[in-house]
Amino acid sequence: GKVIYNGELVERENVKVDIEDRGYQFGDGIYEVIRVYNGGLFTKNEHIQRLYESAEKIGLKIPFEKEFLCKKLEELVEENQLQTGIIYLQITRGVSPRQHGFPTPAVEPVLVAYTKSMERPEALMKEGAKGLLVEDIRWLRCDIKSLNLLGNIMAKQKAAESGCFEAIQHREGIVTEGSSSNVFMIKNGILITHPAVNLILNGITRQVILKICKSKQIPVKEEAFTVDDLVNADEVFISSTTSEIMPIVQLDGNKIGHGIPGEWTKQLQQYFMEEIQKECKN
Ligand SMILES: Cc1ncc(COP(=O)(O)O)c(CN[C@@H]2CONC2=O)c1O
Repeated sequence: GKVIYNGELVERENVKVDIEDRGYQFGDGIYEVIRVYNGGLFTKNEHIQRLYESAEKIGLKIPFEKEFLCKKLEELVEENQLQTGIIYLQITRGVSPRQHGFPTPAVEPVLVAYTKSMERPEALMKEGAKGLLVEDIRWLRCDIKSLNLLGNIMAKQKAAESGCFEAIQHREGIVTEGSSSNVFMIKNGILITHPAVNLILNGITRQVILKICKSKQIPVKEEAFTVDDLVNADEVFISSTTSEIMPIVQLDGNKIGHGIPGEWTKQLQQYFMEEIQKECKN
């Protein structure tokens, strides 16, 4: 299949990353994962907007207009005939002799994007997944979707080693987010999730869920909550581009609620599906 390399569609085997690419040496770059349903890019504008915000936050100037990038991503999906899956997209600060400080003058950022088939996690969304509580050891700019994912992958690895789907991270007793997802709990009919500040990534799926709650008049509180609140919640779920709305029915081996996906979670999954169908028609 084709990939986007610096704005052009090229054969995957013709793309090579330089050994002094700053993304490779420092994780000096940003990324996005965009879902494709029925060949359509779901919430593409929101993802592209966040990409430019991440770039701005690290002082990286993306050498493409948003519209150009959007067109190229649609071309890539078309060319690879992707129906259901994801686009992985990253931009690094570019290639330059290794030094911590940014190259002066600036070098050309390196853009790579490629598609990958990925079915929806329907069975697991129906059954519910397991979570493991893991201390959040990451830095304090988790709002930037950067390639600096060591803290995230170590948390995910801990969860995997305990047979769990996601690591639910917490910082001084406060639940922040998953290793690659946002965390929601429901208690007495109110949906609660961590406010979009520097300690979490403001997930696009999270934003779609909050928009759905607003339109369906589901009470929401964007408030920090504790690990204790979480283990005593009626329902818990995580959200991300790849996991959609994924119920968490067990935490550290203990049931959440009745140990099965809750009614509110199932209702939100239904509404989310309607959003997908609205935006990505067959
Ligand atoms: C740390 C973190 N928090 C929250 C999210 C959820 O954000 P979205 O709703 O915008 O996806 C992600 C998604 N990470 C991407 C999505 O799937 N795989 C990833 O690495 C993430 O990496």
